[in-house]
Amino acid sequence: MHALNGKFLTVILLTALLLAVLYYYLSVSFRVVVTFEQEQEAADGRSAEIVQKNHVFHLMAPDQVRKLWDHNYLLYKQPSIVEGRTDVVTVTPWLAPVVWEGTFNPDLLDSIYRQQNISVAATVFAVGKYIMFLKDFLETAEQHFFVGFRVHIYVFTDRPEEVPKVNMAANRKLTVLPVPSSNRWQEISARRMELVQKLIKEKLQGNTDYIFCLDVDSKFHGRWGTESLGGLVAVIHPGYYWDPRSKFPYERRPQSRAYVAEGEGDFYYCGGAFGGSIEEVHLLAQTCRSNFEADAAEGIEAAWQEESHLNRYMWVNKPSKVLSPEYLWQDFKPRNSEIYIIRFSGVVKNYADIRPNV
Ligand SMILES: CC(=O)N[C@H]1[C@@H](OP(=O)(O)OP(=O)(O)OC[C@H]2O[C@@H](n3ccc(=O)[nH]c3=O)[C@H](O)[C@@H]2O)O[C@H](CO)[C@H](O)[C@@H]1O
Ligand SMILES: [Mn+2]
Repeated sequence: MHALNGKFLTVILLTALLLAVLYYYLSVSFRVVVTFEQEQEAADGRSAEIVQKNHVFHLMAPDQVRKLWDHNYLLYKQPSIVEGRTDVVTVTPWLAPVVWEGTFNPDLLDSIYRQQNISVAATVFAVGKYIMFLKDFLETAEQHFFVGFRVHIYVFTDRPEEVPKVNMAANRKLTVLPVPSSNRWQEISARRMELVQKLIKEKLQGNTDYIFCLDVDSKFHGRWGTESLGGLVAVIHPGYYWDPRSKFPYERRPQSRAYVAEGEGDFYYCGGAFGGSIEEVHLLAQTCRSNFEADAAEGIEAAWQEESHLNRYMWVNKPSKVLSPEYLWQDFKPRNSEIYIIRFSGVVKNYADIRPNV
C-alpha cells in the first residue's frame, strides 16, 4: 500500500516538473516572438499589421503602403533563377553571394535599406606623403560611395592641416583623427587594425550600422552602395582570382598566426578594402590586431602584414558576402572581360617616392 502511494507520488511530482519545464520554454519563446514583432498601424490608418522590427535575418520589401498614392512606386523587373550571368560564379561554396554587376537590382536594394535609415562609416588612413591621395579619394567617394545614405568618413592622419576641403552632401560627414607618423610603411598599414578596433569601440558602437575600411591610394569610378552590405564582407584581390590557391601570397610560415597551409584557403582577399557590420568588423580588427602583435613579440611579421592576418581570419570565419574585384581593381591592370564595371581602383604610384621606407 505504502509502495503504491510512493509510486503515485513520484508520477505526480514528475508530471508537475515536466509541466513546469514546458511552461518555462513556452514562455521564453513567446517572449522572443513578442520582442521581435510589434503591432503597427498602417500610414493610412486602415489596418494594424504585424511588422518585423528585426532586420538582421531577412530584408523587408519597400513600403507597401506607398503604392496607393505614389506614382514613382518601385516596380522592378521580374527576377529569374534560370537567366543571368553565366560567365562568373555568383555564390561561394558556403553560399555567400559574390557581388558582380548584373547580379543585383540597385534600386530595389536602395529602397529596402532607405527605410532602415542605415548609417555607414568608412575609415581611410593618410599618413605621411599618402595625404596626396586623399582629395581624389574623398571627391570620388562623394560621387559614388553610398550616395543618398548617411555616411561618416573617418580620416586618420599625421597631417591634419593638409586635409583638403571637400564639399559634402548634407547627410555626409568627415572627421579627422590624429595618428602618429612612422618611418615604416608596414607599421602604418598594419596599425590600421588597432585604430579601427578603437574607433568602433569608442565612437561607433550603438550609432553606426556598417563600416568599410579602405586604402587611400584609390579612387571610386562607379557605384559602391547597398549591394555591398553584409555581416562580414571581403573583397577578392584583383591580382590572383584566376590563379590556383598554391600561388596565393598567404603567410606560409607555421610560426605566424597568419599561417595558411598548402591546400587551404578559399580566395585571396585584399587588405585594401573590407567591411561589414560594426560588431563583425570589431571582432575582425581585434583578432587581427592581437595576432599581429603576438607575432611581433616573437619577431615575426607576416608576408603582407594585416592583409595576411585578414586572409587567415576570412579562412576561419567565412565572409557572409564577397565582393568581386570590381570593388578593388588596380589602374595598371587592363580590365578583364568579366569586369563590366570598375567601382574602386588603386592608382598607379611610385613606391620609392611616397613610402617612408622601401
Ligand atoms: C589594394 C590592396 O589590397 N592593398 C594592400 C597591399 O598593398 P598596397 O601597395 O596597396 O599598400 P599601400 O602602400 O597602399 O598601404 C596601405 C595603406 O596604408 C596607408 N599608408 C601606407 C603607407 C604610408 O606611408 N602612409 C599611409 O597612409 C594608406 O592608407 C595606404 O593606402 O598590401 C598592404 C599590406 O600592408 C595592405 O594590406 C594594402 O591594403
Ligand atoms: Mn594601396
